[in-house]
Amino acid sequence: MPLAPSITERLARARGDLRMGVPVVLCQGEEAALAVAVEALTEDRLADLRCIGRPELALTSRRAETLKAQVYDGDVARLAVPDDLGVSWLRAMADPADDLRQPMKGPFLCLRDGGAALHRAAIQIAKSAHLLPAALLVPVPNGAEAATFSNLTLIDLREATPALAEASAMHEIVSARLPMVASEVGRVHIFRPENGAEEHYAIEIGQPPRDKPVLARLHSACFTGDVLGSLKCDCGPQLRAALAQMGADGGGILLYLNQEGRGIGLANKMRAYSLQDQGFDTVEANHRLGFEDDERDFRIGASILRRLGFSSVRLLTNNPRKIAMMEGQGIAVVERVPLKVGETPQNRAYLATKARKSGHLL
Ligand SMILES: Nc1nc2c(ncn2[C@@H]2O[C@H](COP(=O)(O)OP(=O)(O)OP(=O)(O)O)[C@@H](O)[C@H]2O)c(=O)[nH]1
Ligand SMILES: [Zn+2]
Repeated sequence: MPLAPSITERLARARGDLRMGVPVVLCQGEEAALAVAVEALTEDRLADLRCIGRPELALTSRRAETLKAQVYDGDVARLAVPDDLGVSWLRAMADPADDLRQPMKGPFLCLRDGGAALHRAAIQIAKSAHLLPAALLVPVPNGAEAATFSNLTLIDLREATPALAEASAMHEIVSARLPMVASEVGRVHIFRPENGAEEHYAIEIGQPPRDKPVLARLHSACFTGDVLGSLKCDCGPQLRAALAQMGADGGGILLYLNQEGRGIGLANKMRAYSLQDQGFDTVEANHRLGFEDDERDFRIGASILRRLGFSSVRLLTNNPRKIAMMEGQGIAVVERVPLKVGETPQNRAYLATKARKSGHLL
């Protein structure tokens, strides 16, 4: 059909739909279901969905672990939704904010018949839309989806699964000169991924030659640390120290990757901060929300470096995973340059947790 959107375009649309509380249609072979993000669900929409079929709640196994719900599908749990419970119950299942005050009491009816592919895909799209990783699915009769729900975004997993797994191509949109405190010779490059997700920035300090290892930093966005001067993390001081070191060295490249909150988005990071105020550490907070400790896709940084013509780096980091990921993506890390700045009484425990649980080098 002319002008028919591609699977990548439909996935971008699906992310917007889920954020707006609009259901999307997921299908694979014989199975089809309407899926909606729990976070954006309204009572009216839930009532409409109940007229179509019996809703099932999809959660990650991380969230299920906190709720003590049985998981039969590896990384995904499927739960029946009792007829007499509505949006507030679903929200409380998805969002751990009140877990301590009002523990969610089972036993839950955890589903084991049928497959979990549609549930897994719904969670994956919700995560990429930076929503809580929880979705409500209503199975619909096989074949009904195309005709009956033609006004909704249709995602066929045969196409979507590879599209979701592959790294999106990056295009440089524009670059412009920017004199900075760190170096008067500076340039900002804006990269836009083909999949409609966030743009990322590369900040070139000086004019580093492409045929030698470049002093490089992969910095993940931290609104609270970079902009507000949060004392809970070391991101702001690390950002400024990396730029200063590149200025002093006569050149470097800093990637400012919009992977806020280690890839979960700012709203979810603030949810994690609330949990940290309840006594959970940075890793436990992510898990209680249903996320892994680190949801970043480090292929993005490697792809931008390649686009800029760099293949070998002296990497400013304390995170061994970043080194492994760069090497795995064909960027040679000839040296790790430690970046130890900005320890405060408020972030000491956070840094210790990263060292103990996430393997960061002290
Ligand atoms: N989810 C979550 N994200 C956090 C928390 N504190 C900081 N962040 C995010 O963590 C990311 C910081 O990552 P980086 O500065 O790349 O740090 P790193 O992976 O520890 O590696 P290096 O700094 O290179 O050693 C930013 O996206 C922050 O927003 C937290 O408690 N929870
Ligand atoms: Zn930070």
